[in-house]
Amino acid sequence: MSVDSTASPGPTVFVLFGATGDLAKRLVLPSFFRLVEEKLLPDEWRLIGSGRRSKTDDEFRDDVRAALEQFGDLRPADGPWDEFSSRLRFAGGGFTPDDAGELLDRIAEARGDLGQDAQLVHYLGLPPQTFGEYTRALGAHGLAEGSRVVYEKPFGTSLETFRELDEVVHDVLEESQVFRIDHFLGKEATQELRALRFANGLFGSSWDRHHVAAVEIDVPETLDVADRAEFYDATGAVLDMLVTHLFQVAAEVAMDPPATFGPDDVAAARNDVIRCFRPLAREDVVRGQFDGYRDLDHVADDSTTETFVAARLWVDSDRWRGVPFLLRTGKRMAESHQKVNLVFRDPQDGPLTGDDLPARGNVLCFDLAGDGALALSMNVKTPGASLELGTTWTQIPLDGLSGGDPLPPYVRLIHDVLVGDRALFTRPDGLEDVWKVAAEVLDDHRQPEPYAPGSWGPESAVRLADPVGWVLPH
Ligand SMILES: NC(=O)C1=CN([C@@H]2O[C@H](COP(=O)(O)OP(=O)(O)OC[C@H]3O[C@@H](n4cnc5c(N)ncnc54)[C@H](OP(=O)(O)O)[C@@H]3O)[C@@H](O)[C@H]2O)C=CC1
Ligand SMILES: O=C1O[C@H](COP(=O)(O)O)[C@@H](O)[C@H](O)[C@H]1O
Repeated sequence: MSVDSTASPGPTVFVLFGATGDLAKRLVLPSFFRLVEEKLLPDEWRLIGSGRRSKTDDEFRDDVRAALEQFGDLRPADGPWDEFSSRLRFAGGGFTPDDAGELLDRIAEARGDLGQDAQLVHYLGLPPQTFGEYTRALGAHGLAEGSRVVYEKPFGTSLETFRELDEVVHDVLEESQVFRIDHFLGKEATQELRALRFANGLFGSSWDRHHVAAVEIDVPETLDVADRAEFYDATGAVLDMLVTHLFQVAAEVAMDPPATFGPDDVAAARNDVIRCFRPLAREDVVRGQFDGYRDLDHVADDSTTETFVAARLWVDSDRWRGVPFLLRTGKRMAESHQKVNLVFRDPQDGPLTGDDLPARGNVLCFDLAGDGALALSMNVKTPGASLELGTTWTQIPLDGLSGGDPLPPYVRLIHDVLVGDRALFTRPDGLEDVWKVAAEVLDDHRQPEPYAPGSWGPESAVRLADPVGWVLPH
């Protein structure tokens, strides 16, 4: 099915479950403000924040304003704050299958204002363990029919809980109503990856094990978890980042060419290659925990939650057999970046091989952070009389391209939900395989290896990348 993503959506009531949470403040609410600024919301809309405690609409507006001040690229004073805030409502009292709290009344009011046929969009910005219960509640209170429902990640926390959740979701909703978000798929540079590969013979013809020595997906963060320690301690880096964002990006890199760029073909290509991911063995994974993590409030003194993970993933497809996909992420690390590196093999014959060449000298890098960027490193002759080789990088910022002003991923994806475009959302068949690949690691509750805050993680994670090694910051 193709969707016109420039079409203007009709009147919409957007219910944000978890509206008091970290995700809402950091990403969802600022994205709504940007959508208003970009004139990408329907003419008529309401956003109803939902939470377990009571709050007046004005208190909610104050909280939203504070969140935009703290996290938004666009400050309330510099944007359409009055128009935006007049559309905000709050429904307290929680939402369970037995008790809808204030939500039904608030939706009825909004429909009274916008029309009874206003589109309902529910956004579950909640801890993943609660998705099943909130889905049942949507069904029990008659809020599922005709609606669209956005699920944050992770969709499930193991193969078993994924299957249970999938069953509940499909009891209550048609698959076409479901939008499982993974915002790394919505990043501009993730989409640029496809364009660069399929629109340029130079790269498309080199996208395989004959030309690539390793693929690295490297997302270290300096960020702490102190302000969301309760959520984080129940989640950990494997669920929070590895089996979600990093696996989906790995699938984008590793997929065989889809028949078309239509949503079904791209999703099928991603799912086909995830089926080729070899289940991660313990020796291919390093779990780490930064020193001091267990001293945080809301973290158990004997917590075995990992704040760092590095994995060597093998993709057993004809295209990638034998090429390590090195995935790494963690909190309180030496620096923050979000890079996908294709490290090209050294020339196999000719006058310059192996020891003559700088290590990791020929790399194609997609920088997924911010507006996104591409970079390419090459071995070149350094100026002078003798043939000395050095490595040089060239950078192409994506916001510098003609017409460039990339939408941040949450802005882009929320707009896709409003217009019904599911191309950049995950599907259950691919996720079933993700949980199978991760099963052994998810079952590993041994004490993670310690690492110093501000470092690159445990030493054994550096060795995991041998012999290619991690591409260094450039
Ligand atoms: N934070 C981030 O940067 C990102 C988060 N995500 C995903 O977004 C989702 C929400 O994450 P985040 O906002 O960080 O989490 P929070 O811990 O901040 O929780 C969000 C909100 O959920 C509400 N809630 C409702 N029911 C429960 C319950 N039974 N137990 C605990 N809280 C409940 C709480 O609101 P109240 O008390 O008002 O009911 C809480 O404020 C997760 O699935 C996460 O993976 C994805 C990308 C980035
Ligand atoms: O989903 C998540 O992503 C963020 C990092 O993504 P960003 O693109 O918004 O920087 C990560 O910090 C968080 O722990 C995780 O839940």
